[in-house]
Amino acid sequence: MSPKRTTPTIVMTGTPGVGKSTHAQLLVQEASVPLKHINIGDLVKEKNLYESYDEDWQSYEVDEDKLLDELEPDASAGGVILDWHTCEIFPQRWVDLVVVLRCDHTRLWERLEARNYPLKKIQENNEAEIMEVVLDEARSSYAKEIVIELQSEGTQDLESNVARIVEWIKAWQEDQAQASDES
Ligand SMILES: Nc1ncnc2c1ncn2[C@@H]1O[C@H](COP(=O)(O)OP(=O)(O)O)[C@@H](O)[C@H]1O
Repeated sequence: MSPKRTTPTIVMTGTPGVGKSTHAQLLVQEASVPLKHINIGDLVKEKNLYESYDEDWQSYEVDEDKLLDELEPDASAGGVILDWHTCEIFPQRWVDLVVVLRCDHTRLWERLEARNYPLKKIQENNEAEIMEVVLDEARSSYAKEIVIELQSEGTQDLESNVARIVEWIKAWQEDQAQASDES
């Protein structure tokens, strides 16, 4: 946790299709502080932060150094949601909360099919969700106190998850204010 930030940097992660962007968009609306939603996939395309594009997998090979340079000012200042299907690349010093969204694999399959992903990409992602790949990555990259795992099956989950994060932000800000009073 950085004492310099007055609004947190939140990593919203999970297998493609679990609901990261949907959560981030609602969180921006509901939070009592201004938050900027950075969809890393879109940013990579917009700013050409990739080395190559794989036609077969329909995915970009990201240039991680370029991406981190691009994110540094916003992410270290706080007030951002970093929305990506992987998280370990983000330095610990940026990150105040890691939300790992989870989804039942049959539901996830349907969501990915609706995106017209190639079959092997659907299979790979589905398997990754079953194997808890992103959750393991988050737990091994950040302090366990800042990693939360939330189910994202339906609208009720979406609303309660966002309400929970809104409350977490308020508590985090109170802690930050208290810590700066004491210092
Ligand atoms: N909790 C949820 N309730 C209802 N629909 C959801 C939920 N989470 C995701 N979806 C739906 O699943 C699809 C993928 O969601 P999206 O937010 O784009 O996933 P991600 O950003 O993780 O790839 C969208 O059509 C979205 O509306």
